[in-house]
Amino acid sequence: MVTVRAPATSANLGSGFDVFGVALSRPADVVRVTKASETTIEVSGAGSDFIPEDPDKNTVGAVAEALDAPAHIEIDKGIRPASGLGSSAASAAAAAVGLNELYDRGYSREELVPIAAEGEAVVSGEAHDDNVAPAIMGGFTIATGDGVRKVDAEIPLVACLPEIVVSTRDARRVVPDGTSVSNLVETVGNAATLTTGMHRDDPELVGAGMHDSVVTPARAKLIDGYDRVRAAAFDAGATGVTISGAGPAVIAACPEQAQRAVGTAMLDAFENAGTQARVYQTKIGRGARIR
Ligand SMILES: Nc1ncnc2c1ncn2[C@@H]1O[C@H](COP(=O)(O)OP(=O)(O)OP(=O)(O)O)[C@@H](O)[C@H]1O
Ligand SMILES: N[C@@H](CCO)C(=O)O
Repeated sequence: MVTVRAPATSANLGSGFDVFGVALSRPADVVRVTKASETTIEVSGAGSDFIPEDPDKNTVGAVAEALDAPAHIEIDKGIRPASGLGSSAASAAAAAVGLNELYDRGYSREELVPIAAEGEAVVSGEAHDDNVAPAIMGGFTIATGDGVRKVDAEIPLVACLPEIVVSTRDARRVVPDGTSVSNLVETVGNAATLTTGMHRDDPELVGAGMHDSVVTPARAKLIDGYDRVRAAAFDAGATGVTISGAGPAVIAACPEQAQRAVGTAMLDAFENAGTQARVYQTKIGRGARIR
């Protein structure tokens, strides 16, 4: 039996749609895998009533199949599904690391990323790596068709999760088909600024690089109160604010001393918009860990 803790993640970070991701120090899923003749799944914890135990519909089922590693897989959800905090990816990442160990498959962490992404294809229709890469490898990751580059950055973050459900599948439907060259120029500048900020552990640069005029405005319409929450976070000292993954969670970068104020401001702004929410004071953290 192998037990693995895999972290929540925040993908995109505004300017890095389908490419950038960070591991969060909290919350996390815990997954236990035990060898079996066929794969069975048991789910408990946050939002477990909304997560299928059928191996064809759960992200971990696709991972077990890809690794040819049948197992009884127990998932203790610390990350609510359809949150924008990489809930489905955390389970897939934990299963990939756990089954690789259980069956002694010998894959490196980087090689496990596309295997875990098979799980993401089950729920969102496409195998994007931007959540599973940081969930497996930790830190700030740049996932492209060529593989994953990683920076071990130390940036304080605040994630605010409202009690609304936005599925990744629905949020991908509102992504525009194209954009202007001026938006492209802005996006390249912001993505480069953010990456430099990660190398320098600089929340100002990271925050400035989170701005995005292409995907985020289209998705903001799916999150009641988003504009107010964003403005409130900036007023309280955030250096950058955007939608986390496909939403509805909103993620802010800030200096450590502003974290508490930013969290309170985001919570209050969601409440004023009539939506209950919870806040995670977090930071960029480690990838999946075998316990
Ligand atoms: N192990 C799992 N954990 C969580 N959700 C799962 C799992 N397996 C299947 N699902 C399904 O995946 C969907 C949630 O995935 P989705 O990608 O929409 O949310 P998310 O992972 O929180 O968000 P994001 O990828 O934007 O960070 C739900 O329909 C849920 O039932
Ligand atoms: N890059 C993905 C992350 C969510 O799974 C998206 O924004 O659709």
